[in-house]
Amino acid sequence: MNTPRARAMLFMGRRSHQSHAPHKHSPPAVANDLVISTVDENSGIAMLTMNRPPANSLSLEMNEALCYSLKTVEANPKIQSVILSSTNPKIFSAGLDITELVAPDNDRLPRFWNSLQQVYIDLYGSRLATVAAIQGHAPAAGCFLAMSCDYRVMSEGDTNNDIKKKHVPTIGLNETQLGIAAPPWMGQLLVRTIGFRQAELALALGTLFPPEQALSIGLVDDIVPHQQVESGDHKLVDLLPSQIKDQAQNSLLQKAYTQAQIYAKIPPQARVASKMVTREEHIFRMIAKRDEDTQHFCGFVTQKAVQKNLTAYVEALKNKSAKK
Ligand SMILES: CCCCCCCCCCCC/C=C/CC(=O)SCCNC(=O)CCNC(=O)[C@H](O)C(C)(C)COP(=O)(O)OP(=O)(O)OC[C@H]1O[C@@H](n2cnc3c(N)ncnc32)[C@H](O)[C@@H]1OP(=O)(O)O
Repeated sequence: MNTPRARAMLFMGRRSHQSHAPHKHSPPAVANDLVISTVDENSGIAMLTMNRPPANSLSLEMNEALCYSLKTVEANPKIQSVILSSTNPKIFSAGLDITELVAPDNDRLPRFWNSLQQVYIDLYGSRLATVAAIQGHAPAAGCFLAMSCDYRVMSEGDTNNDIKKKHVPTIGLNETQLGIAAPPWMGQLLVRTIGFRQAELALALGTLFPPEQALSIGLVDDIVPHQQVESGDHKLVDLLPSQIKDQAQNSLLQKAYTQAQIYAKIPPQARVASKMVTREEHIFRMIAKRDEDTQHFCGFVTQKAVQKNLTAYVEALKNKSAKK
């Protein structure tokens, strides 16, 4: 598997591990709704906007839509950078769709986990420069999505004095707070992003970091104030569908776009080769343990005690939302 050809295929955007491929070349039926794809060949920049209300949680279909949309953009040789964003101004992604885990179907559960593994392989190993524009909360697998990108910009949130309007997003791998552990490849991604000691602390405590703290430990690369700008000063805005055009005129997407431009100007071969230096070993290590990882996940989730906890957790989420 870890041959020069396999490595090249991985980073040239072709799947090198076909047996787990969740989809072939036809689009998942709802891909266009779940992930809105905007492509600007003139600038070489595309945007993938997650659009799965209410929380952009990652279901099997959402994972497949993310992989499909990314692969489609990657196949366009004129595109060098992609921005990953959300239609929800308060939630980047709430992580795994917990309902996938409750009373799961025996056939669907391993496919669901494989689809998440594939998101990691495709996004972390993308030939494109990837910029996460994190406007809202990014807990657990939401943080994982952001960490799989090359660069993370986060909104400071709305620090309005009016408590009702106040919204400060957080990011982190908070799994232990839910009584579970992040899978090793996800935990290792945190180690690689913020360093051993900070990750050891954050993983054990399940810390969710507000923007300034996330910046100070290197979990995000930049933070921007929550504010509208007069108008989008980039062509991508003109191409965006109406439901996300307003969001494109905020300072977060402006910053993400500027960073995407910086990446797009680097000679692609050199940029991709340097990305391989830091990422390929991690990806191949995960692929080698992929089946074991799936078995562990399915075995864990289907335990009676875990099912009981999961059911209670989903109920609590729904009750919280109903009380608003
Ligand atoms: C005790 C749990 C045990 C779990 C065992 C699992 C075993 C697996 C083992 C290995 C797997 C390890 C990997 C895990 C990675 C993960 O990603 S786990 C998922 C963790 N994510 C969360 O727990 C996030 C939960 N959500 C929130 O904290 C909040 O929703 C938010 C901070 C993201 C946003 O808050 P707010 O703006 O106040 O919105 P809400 O009113 O809370 O939610 C709105 C709406 O969205 C639904 N929702 C939220 N999150 C999820 C989700 N992860 N999955 C599915 N649905 C979600 C929520 O129910 C509301 O829906 P309704 O309005 O009721 O329809």
